Amino acid sequence: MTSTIERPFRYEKLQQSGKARRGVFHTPHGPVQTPAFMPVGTQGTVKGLEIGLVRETGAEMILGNTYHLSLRPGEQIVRELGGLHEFSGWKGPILTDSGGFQIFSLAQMAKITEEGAVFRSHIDGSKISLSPERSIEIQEALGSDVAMVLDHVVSLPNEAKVIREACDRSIRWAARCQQAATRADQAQFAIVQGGLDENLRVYCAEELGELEFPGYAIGGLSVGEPPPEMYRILDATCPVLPADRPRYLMGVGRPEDLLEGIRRGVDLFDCVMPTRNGRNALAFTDEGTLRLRNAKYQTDRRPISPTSPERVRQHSRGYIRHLFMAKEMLGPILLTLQNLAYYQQLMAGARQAIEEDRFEAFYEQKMNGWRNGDE
Ligand SMILES: Cc1cccc2c(=O)nc(N)[nH]c12
Repeated sequence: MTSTIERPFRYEKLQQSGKARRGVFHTPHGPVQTPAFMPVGTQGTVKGLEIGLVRETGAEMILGNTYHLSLRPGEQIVRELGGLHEFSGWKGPILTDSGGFQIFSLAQMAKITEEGAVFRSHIDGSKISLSPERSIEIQEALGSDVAMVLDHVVSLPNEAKVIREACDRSIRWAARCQQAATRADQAQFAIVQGGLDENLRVYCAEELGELEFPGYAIGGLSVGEPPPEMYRILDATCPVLPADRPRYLMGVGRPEDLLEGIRRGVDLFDCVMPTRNGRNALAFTDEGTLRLRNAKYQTDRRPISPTSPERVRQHSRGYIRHLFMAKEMLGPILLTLQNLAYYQQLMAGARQAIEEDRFEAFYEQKMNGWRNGDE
């Protein structure tokens, strides 16, 4: 058995139920039980929650972001403050995205060349350039455990030629990221692109597989395509990815998308949905979503759900509705807690169902609850 020093990153598959995998992803900051959901902590904080509360929801790994943290406060300041773990207080594994998605979604007037991307900061309009090498330099200064390679994300739908060129560039950039690595305690995950073209996705996954990354992400989805299209791409891509490496579906998704992803062999997920919707008065439960500003909850004395975390379950729906109507800070905090805990409970249930080889039954039970629940 090789020590964790020689192989600080290792994915161990424990059980399978159909294509659903139960595993453990070992990192220098501890193991991650998979399938796992990673809360998004873009600017070094999961919005609205003190970091101990994030841990209390059951999360084992969180996200940070290269684009945001390099613009503010700057990766050298984060490094001088001890790196992202000490900076944020999160002691477990941290994954940082490379900035590839933010160039496409946030930056202004981005120009992409083979060298990298040049764009204007969305904060102060200053000119920024981000190359594969620069992205890795930032992520190594941040000190995350997993660094995503810089990829060229294009909007969908798009011309086949544009998608193909961005996919080929992403493969070349992934190799450049690998060459730029200097830290043995940071793993890089490659990102499969290729739009909604199954053949291009398979080609991209095979090319990146040749480069032997410690983990593989499926990117370029959850960018507006219909869910069945995303599932079709997963059906084509997952089987081609190395079976002994973690598979991470970026930016996904709703609770049903997580189960559909797990059914197809995905191990890791991240999404702003539970936190962003929590701040906007939407609660995820086994009976579907509750929009707490709805007048029907005004005198509803029930908790959000019987399985809500105690800090949330102690309050009525009517009280939480009041908090949102009064624009009190506690409203977004309570529903962020509710939604992150719900996503973690869903992952824990999925892990147990895979262990007991009954994932399909678990999937059907959850889908029925969400379909038939009282909104
Ligand atoms: C955060 C995110 C969501 C969704 C897709 C992507 C992607 O394709 N590439 C990167 N680097 N990040 C993504």
